[in-house]
Amino acid sequence: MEFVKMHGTGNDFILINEVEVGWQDIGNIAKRLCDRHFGIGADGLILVCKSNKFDARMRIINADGSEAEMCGNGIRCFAKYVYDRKIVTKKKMEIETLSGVVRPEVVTDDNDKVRMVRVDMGVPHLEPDSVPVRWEGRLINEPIAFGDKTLHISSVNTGVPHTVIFVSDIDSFPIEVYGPVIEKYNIFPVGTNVNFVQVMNRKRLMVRTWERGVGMTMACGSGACASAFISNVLGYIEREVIVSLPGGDLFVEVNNNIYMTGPCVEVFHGDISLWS
Ligand SMILES: N[C@H](CCC[C@H](N)C(=O)O)C(=O)O
Repeated sequence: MEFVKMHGTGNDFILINEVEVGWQDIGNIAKRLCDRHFGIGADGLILVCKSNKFDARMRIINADGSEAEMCGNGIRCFAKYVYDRKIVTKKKMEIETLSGVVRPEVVTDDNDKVRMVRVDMGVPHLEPDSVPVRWEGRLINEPIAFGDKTLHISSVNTGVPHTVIFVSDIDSFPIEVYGPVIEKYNIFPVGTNVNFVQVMNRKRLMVRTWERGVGMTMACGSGACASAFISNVLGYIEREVIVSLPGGDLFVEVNNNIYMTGPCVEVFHGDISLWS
């Protein structure tokens, strides 16, 4: 049974066509496959599934075995996988996810292979499902004390729940200290991804993300969109911005919908028929 290893700006995934597998305990299998010492190693497992209503369905399981609603870098890899294999022949696709229908548009090279994907990420929910009523659903630059440090946090859902925190020097900020604390903070009953953002100028952000169910990643696509959206709401940036991540750059357009454009790379493939 074939698997394919792909990445979008360094956020890496194992992709498997679900038609071929009948796995019951997908969370445990994802943990084993994503383990960087005893498995293939990845930030997540993506299952390519049939859809009754749309072109295909994507499931994303984090490295800790938790299933997420959507994945920005993952849907670019998914779009490349299904287009290059002619599972979907349209360049503008409709992909079913747990967060709803997501619309990637593939950009191909001279050999009709996908190199870039522009994703319509939909309308961000400023009243994120994951923030309890007492915050009236809206969290923008709310000062919250975490130990001896007060951080101003904003919360938004761009397919999955995100928290955005602006810092003055992203390279020196202790992300590994505050990331895991905020990920599971009690006002986020389903947890949250945590984005630390430095505004470089009105057209460029630097973002580092501590991802829910994964930890530090080289990039988070939905996090880049959340960071750009909150930055625009607060007037820090224009509507079009380059989001620089450790794994590469993404181009984000903040209109009524959010659009994210970025690369996707197929690294290698293999056979996991030995897996039970
Ligand atoms: N870990 C995330 C899912 C993957 C999102 C990220 N990899 C992206 O590119 O959007 C969560 O549990 O919400």
